[in-house]
Amino acid sequence: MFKSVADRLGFPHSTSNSSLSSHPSSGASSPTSSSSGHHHRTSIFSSAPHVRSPSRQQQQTPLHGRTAPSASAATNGRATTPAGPRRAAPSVKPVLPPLTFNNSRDDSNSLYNSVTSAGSTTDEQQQPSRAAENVTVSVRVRPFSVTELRVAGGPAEVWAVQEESRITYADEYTMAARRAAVDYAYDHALTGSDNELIYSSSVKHLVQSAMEGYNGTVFAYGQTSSGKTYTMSGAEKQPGITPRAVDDVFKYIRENSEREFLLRVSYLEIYNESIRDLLSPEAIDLRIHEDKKRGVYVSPLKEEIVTTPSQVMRILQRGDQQRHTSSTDYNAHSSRSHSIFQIVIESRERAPTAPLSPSGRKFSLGLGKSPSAVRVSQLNLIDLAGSEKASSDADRRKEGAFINKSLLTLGTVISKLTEEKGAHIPYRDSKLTRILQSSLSGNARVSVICTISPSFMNVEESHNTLKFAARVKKVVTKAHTNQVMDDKALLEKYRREISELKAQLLLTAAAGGDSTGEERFGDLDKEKHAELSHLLEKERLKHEEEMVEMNMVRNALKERIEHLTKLILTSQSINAKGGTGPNSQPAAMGRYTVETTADGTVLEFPKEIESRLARKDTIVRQLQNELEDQQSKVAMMKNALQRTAMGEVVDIEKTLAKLEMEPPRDKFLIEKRASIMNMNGFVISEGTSGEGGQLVNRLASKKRFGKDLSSSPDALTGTSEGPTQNTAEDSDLKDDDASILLPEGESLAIDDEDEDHDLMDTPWNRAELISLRQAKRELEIVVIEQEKKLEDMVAFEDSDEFRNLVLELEDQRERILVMEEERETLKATIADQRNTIRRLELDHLESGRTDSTALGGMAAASTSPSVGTLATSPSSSSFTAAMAAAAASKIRELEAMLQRERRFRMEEQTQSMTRIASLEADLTILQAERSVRECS
Ligand SMILES: Nc1ncnc2c1ncn2[C@@H]1O[C@H](COP(=O)(O)OP(=O)(O)OP(=O)(O)O)[C@@H](O)[C@H]1O
Repeated sequence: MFKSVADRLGFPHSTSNSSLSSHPSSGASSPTSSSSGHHHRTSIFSSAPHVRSPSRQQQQTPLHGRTAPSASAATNGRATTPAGPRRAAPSVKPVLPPLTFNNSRDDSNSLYNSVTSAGSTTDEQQQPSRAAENVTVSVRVRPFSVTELRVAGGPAEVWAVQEESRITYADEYTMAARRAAVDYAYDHALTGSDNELIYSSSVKHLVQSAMEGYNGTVFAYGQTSSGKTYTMSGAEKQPGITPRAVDDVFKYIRENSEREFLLRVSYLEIYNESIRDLLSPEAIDLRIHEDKKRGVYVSPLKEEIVTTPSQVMRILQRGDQQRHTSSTDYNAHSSRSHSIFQIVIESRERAPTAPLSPSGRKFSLGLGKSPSAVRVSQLNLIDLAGSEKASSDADRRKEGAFINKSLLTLGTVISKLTEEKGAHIPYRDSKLTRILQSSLSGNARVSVICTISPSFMNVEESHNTLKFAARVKKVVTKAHTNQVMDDKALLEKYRREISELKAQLLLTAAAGGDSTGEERFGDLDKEKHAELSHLLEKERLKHEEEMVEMNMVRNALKERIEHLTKLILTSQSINAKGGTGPNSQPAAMGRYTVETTADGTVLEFPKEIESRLARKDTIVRQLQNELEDQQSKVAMMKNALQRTAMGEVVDIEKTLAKLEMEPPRDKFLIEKRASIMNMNGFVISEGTSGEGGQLVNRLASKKRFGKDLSSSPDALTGTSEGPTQNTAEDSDLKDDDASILLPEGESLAIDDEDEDHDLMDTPWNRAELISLRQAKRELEIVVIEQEKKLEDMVAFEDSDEFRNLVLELEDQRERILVMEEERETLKATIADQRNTIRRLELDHLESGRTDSTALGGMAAASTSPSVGTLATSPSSSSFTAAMAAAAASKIRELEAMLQRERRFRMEEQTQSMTRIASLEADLTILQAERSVRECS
């Protein structure tokens, strides 16, 4: 029955209504080529017994490449293949030798080619195949790099692109370098940075035919730094071939409503001759296998089923992050490995509308129209590592040796493929050629983009690349669609499973409708009836339980059907998902991975993946809860601290106690809190329990450094502009207040960026750590300033200025001593004078009494006893009065002198005391600083 399948399939590339413009196929099938039958001789399938001439549809396929009818075109069956290198003779193209393909056709190289699960075969001969065609070769000359522009003698162009298909030396260069002219012709030759141009000219047609069931391989080849990765991956504003191909794949599905698709992607690299799965980096040194059905394949290789372009792009990014790249002498981001991104496309004609189930729902039991075969094709997008000269770095040199060796093998394989029949093709000499074996040996359409530098510095390497490009151009392939009918095609497997599940679902629905009617017991007598009613009740309960179970099964079946259906893409499902743009949303179904085992069986991991995802979800939920928990506690504490900082009386003690009650996982939080408080100048008085346990807003750091890190609430959130100044009130704080200090190692957590990683798990922690680091930095600045001052003072101590000061101080001290002696002497003199005066007064009184007795008691008339006394004795009074006046004036004079002397001494003493006080203060400071220095 499957004989008719291929017929029914027809020739899809010609019937497609895709918007992907079917690119003119290089040398594909001009009427001349098809009729000549020459491809029998040149193609790898030349030995195959039943190779048919290209079909009518193929004959209608437009030609690919530039049409330049030539002798070679006529001979080798391709109308368009431009020649390889042509030496300075643009007008006379050398006749290409007939393209002989030596590797006789080997079924083992074709993928999924002939087996059906029903045991029927869909013979390859019955499958549509393209006419033999040459590899599409494009050469891209990139713009000058900054380094190349700077080089002396630059930037004269070496290469000139002629008619968008030929590369010659630029005239200037030919003259300057006195080189013989060269002229290479390819399918396309381009310059500039426009990736759309290279994609639409060289790759778009391959993507289209991959969607139609033909394998396609695109690779970028060229010297290091010539622009391979730029061409394949692109830049932000210039998406490369890979993203453009991905977009077109989905666009094709959207626009082709008559088929359904299943896409899976894999990404691997060959690094130092070892194969690594970039989507499962722990899997290294993957093996290459080969079997008749699958051809050459890598195993175990993870393949992810994809449903949107953005999902594919994320996978690509994930893989790119794993890829080996390094900075080399020639390229800051040099790819050190060959990478192969593969999209496997399964497609099948869509099933006819399913019949309706009894419930009115559509279902398909697979009993309707026979399912058509599934076409399976691969699209390989390959970014090769670049050939390079010796590198200065040993590791890069080793990588370079592997790269150069594998590229050399690629060159040899290509050469042998175009040599005479029967030659041994050394595919196995490198992993790269072994993996490319299926494509290069025939069953793929191949497009090679060779990239070259425009600079004279790389002229030899560029020349080698151009020669390689010319050789590749001669390789002929003949792709055919690959069809499978068994479970090797996931599409078939899933469709079959969906049908079975739907059938099961239908059965469960039917079973659910069963009734356990009482009427069955209608004829029985009453006793029996009661007994049976009881049994019936039990039965009913059992039935209800079964119904619940059944419903669960039904739900599980529905979910699985829904899930599998989502994996199968149709134009409707893609449109429903919101298009194929970069922002289109992936189906909410997580990753769905399959893996090909060594024997070629495709293994699924949905259950494992789902349970892993479920486990992850649980962990994520737990972590989220914990995080919310911690955040709310931290917020509570922060709030309390801020309120305290703003002077409010808050019962922090209770808050702390509440937090302390928490399980040990909150130890971190508590420690953190202590550290925050400490860093911000908060301390808790010793004995945190009872009344003694009041949290005091202590500005300890301020006391030491004159800064207040906590007074601003922002200090806690890391938004503080800086510390504020002390208030007078704060200065009353006592040094001897006990404090809870930073827990051991806490400072490490703030210092050590590595240790911070696990603390950085919440936005708040991050902000908090930033604020703590900021505070710490400020403290460090203060300490540095203090140390600087200390150093200055130590230097000052050793200076002459300091020594003079000390001498002056000693001088002052001596002078003070002298002055004190003088003062004492003066005091003694004054005391003597006073005594003398008192004696004189006594004498005077004595003499006055004697005179008055002698004069007969003359009455004193004066107010002053002495004067009065003197006045009453006019005979002797003149002498006595003169004596008294002299004594009095002498006394007054002495007293005035004493006053003056006292004032003068007082002033001098005050000055000296001030000076001494200042010098003593200086000295005390210096001594204190010296002792601090000695201690430290
Ligand atoms: N056509 C181009 N237009 C603009 N810039 C380009 C072009 N081709 C390459 N470049 C720039 O040149 C540099 C080297 O390119 P790229 O990394 O693609 O080289 P490569 O051939 O992949 O090198 P390697 O083999 O070392 O990986 C990059 O900075 C890239 O952006």
